[in-house]
Amino acid sequence: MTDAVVAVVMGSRSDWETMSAACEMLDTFGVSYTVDVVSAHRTPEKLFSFANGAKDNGLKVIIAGAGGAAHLPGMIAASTALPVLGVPVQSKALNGMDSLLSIAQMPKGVAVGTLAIGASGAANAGLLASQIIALGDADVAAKIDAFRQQQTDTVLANADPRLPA
Ligand SMILES: Nc1c(C(=O)O)ncn1[C@@H]1O[C@H](COP(=O)(O)O)[C@@H](O)[C@H]1O
Repeated sequence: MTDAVVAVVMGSRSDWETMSAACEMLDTFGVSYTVDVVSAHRTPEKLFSFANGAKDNGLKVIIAGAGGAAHLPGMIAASTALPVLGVPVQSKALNGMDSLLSIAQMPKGVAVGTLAIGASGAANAGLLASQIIALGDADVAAKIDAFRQQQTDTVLANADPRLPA
């Protein structure tokens, strides 16, 4: 059992450059999380023990990032009823289209919420996970409201692109 309510997992250490954007977003909203490398392909037993125990360990949302033949998010979703947010990491060979399609095209009956390819998808996974946590956490909800308001204010205050922002 940990205090963390979100797990951020990824198929390889090489995904950290992308997946750190999810952690930055969780930090922004004060959401507690764990970080780990877990691979359906390379560490299948670790994957099943992580996913099978996730709910009992106090987790509420899992963010899973992987590139290429990205089976990690789907295999986690197959092993737990917790919501799984999948982040397609941008692969070198196919620019992340392989990651995107292998995460998004789940068969009916096992759901993965798929985000955009790369760091913006990872950041939005952190944001979406925080929004899910905010359903039962007023402090996180208030921080998300403030974030959105500040984002809107910044755009409105800098609406003339000819002027310096
Ligand atoms: N897609 C998966 C899985 C999986 O889905 O189980 N395990 C590792 N990988 C991915 O392989 C890519 C290359 O990994 P390396 O850089 O370690 O060779 C990474 O983007 C990782 O997510």
